[in-house]
Amino acid sequence: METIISVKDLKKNYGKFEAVKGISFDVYAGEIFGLLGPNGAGKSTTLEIIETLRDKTSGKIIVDGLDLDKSPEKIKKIIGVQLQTSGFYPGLNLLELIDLFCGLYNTKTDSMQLLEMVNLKDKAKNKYKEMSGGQKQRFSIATTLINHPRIIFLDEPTTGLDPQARRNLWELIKTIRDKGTTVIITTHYMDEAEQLCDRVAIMDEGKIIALQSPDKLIDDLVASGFERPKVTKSANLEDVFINLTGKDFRED
Ligand SMILES: Nc1ncnc2c1ncn2[C@@H]1O[C@H](COP(=O)(O)OP(=O)(O)OP(=O)(O)O)[C@@H](O)[C@H]1O
Repeated sequence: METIISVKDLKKNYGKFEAVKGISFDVYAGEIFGLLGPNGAGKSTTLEIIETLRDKTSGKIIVDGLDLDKSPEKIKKIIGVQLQTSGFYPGLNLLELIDLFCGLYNTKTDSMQLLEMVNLKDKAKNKYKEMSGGQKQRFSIATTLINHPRIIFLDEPTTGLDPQARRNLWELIKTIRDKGTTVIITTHYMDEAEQLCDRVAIMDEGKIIALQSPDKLIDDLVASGFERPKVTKSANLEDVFINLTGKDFRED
């Protein structure tokens, strides 16, 4: 297993407050790695440090063999970071926005192929503000791929989407992983982490308290004698919703 990100004893203080308290973990090349935890656990702080967007207090970080202290500019070139959807010019169409990003990254891309991957080819000439929430999210994920990165960072990519749009996005993220890009994702949805992530790190109060595959974490909990309160129904309301409105891709 090739390690593509190595974090050792990372600490981040905001004044006297210790937001990240000496965490260590490795991310493997080609996996979807989830960072989970309650609000304020230190997830965004950790990601922003790895993304070279925030200074650390101490610790060592290597990204694809590059030392963050020595080569932040080189690291920027091999990563893709998802912008919040509010960060796009609303009046430009999707092709114009992709051109703009290509200019920023000083690179070229096949815009239509990129839009096809995220199922937005039909919307190429539509303005950004004319997209639905799910379409905006898909487009913002597409923009992380413009500089052909080795690693992409997605911060709560499915927040606010309906169940079908979320499932579409999961498929998209798996496709990106299957094409060889490493994906780091934060989410508050445990079903999403279970479906999507090869491994998850659970953070709480600035520390990593568990790091494993979702399957292994669940098996360990069951082995410890944990029992869920009795399940009385073998489907839930989301199953009803998906069953009624269809599982297939549709315009979200
Ligand atoms: N610029 C800052 N100055 C001071 N404190 C900060 C700053 N940014 C974050 N913090 C604090 O650091 C802690 C960790 O914040 P962080 O945003 O990393 O958490 P998070 O796990 O991403 O939370 P969420 O799930 O809410 O996004 C919080 O207590 C937060 O208030």
